Amino acid sequence: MSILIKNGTVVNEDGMHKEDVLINDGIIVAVGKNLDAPENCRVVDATGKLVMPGGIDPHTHMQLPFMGEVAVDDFYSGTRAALAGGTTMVCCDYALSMAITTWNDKIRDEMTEVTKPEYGINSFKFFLAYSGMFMVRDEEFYQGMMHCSKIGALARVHAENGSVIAEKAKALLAQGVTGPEGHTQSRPEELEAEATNRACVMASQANCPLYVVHVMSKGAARAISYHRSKGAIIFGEPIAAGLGTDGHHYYDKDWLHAARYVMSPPLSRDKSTPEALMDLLAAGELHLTATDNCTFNCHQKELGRSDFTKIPNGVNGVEDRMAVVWHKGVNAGKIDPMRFVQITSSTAAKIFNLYPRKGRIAVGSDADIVIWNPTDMKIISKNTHHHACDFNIFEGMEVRGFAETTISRGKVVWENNELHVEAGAGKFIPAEPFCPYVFSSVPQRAKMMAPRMVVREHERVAEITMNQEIRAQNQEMST
Ligand SMILES: NC(=O)NCCC(=O)O
Ligand SMILES: [Zn+2]
Ligand SMILES: [Zn+2]
Repeated sequence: MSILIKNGTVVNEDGMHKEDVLINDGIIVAVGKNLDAPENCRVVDATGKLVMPGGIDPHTHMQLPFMGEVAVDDFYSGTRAALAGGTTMVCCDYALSMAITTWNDKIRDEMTEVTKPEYGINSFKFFLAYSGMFMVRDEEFYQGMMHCSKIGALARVHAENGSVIAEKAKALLAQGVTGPEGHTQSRPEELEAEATNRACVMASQANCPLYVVHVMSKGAARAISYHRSKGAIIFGEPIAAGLGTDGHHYYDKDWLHAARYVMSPPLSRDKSTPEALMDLLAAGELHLTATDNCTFNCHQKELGRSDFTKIPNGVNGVEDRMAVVWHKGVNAGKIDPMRFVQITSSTAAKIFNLYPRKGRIAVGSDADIVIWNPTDMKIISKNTHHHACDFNIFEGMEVRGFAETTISRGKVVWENNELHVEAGAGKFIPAEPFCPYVFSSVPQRAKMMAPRMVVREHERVAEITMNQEIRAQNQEMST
């Protein structure tokens, strides 16, 4: 099946031009001016629209078993939602990242095993939060990153100080603060900044590239920026929730309203943070966007009615990320469409070693394309979204710009506000280790970090004496 997208503006991370795009059998076969439609080719008119690489959301949790519940967006509903929002990979096509929640020799060997081509995993995630669940100790994290560096895998980190959070949560409950406001009070922003700084220091010492997921505060972003300025290989990922809204919701009088926003790290209580995170994305101090999509329904959130530590953590985002980032970034005049492509698609493809197969409109790339309407408005709502979840944290947000048509590996899967998808059509895309975009300076850094030994006088004397004795013995043996 071939498709010709005509009259649009093709946007890549490094340029935008009025060009047509011809697709055949799931692959882009031509990009150029005034392309002719082959026989039996469907022509899609993109006049006034932008033709961009489909979004890549590198951080989602579909049907995650977590805090005694299972996230309600499964791989089917979650990827439907993604496609309706212009995201073509998480997901729809998907790659996997593996969480390391404890540490021993067996896990180290299994990490080596799953980076082989037949498993295709090239990143591992460590949690410095969720004490008693997923949290690893510093020495486990450090050893894990040493191993990541050896096998060419990217380390990812959820950076919050889990031990202090656990103590603060206990104290708040004892003082009678049981509602969702306790969630944010138990997790002050400096606990995210501290853990982010610690993670960056340890990654640098382990000579391991590090990807910090869900950067939610200015302090965490500053830590990343500081360590990058010192040459560490660090990537920072703000998410749609943190760019699109803030933590005032936790103090809402309506318990359920407040509980819907419970996620970790919490949304920032500083109202200027969403804009600041977008500014840092614009400046290149933060590098790409994701969502951490991990949805729980209202009745699941209710499980924490009398104890905020039991509210399942997580919010939506995979459907609305592209529109929220466009609205808060491009419409606000902070980023241009090319930077938009970079932070929603191409950089993720590069970091996870999928570029230019994914994340680019070019001959030979997979035909994962979003045709973007940059002029019309849309109101985000649970009534029209495609999540399995019964609320939306962006409810009522008016955005200008949205995915009008989504093409996933050459198939039109979203148009005229309708999905045309088939369960199981998503393809696993194995990700190779030792990604050049991430690992190229690691060997030289290793040389610079190699241990240096000072041979001192008495050791030289001992060495000479030993060599003389060996020579004498050899002589004796040969006579
Ligand atoms: N972020 C969150 O609250 N839930 C998903 C699990 C995680 O990534 O921490
Ligand atoms: Zn997390
Ligand atoms: Zn997550």
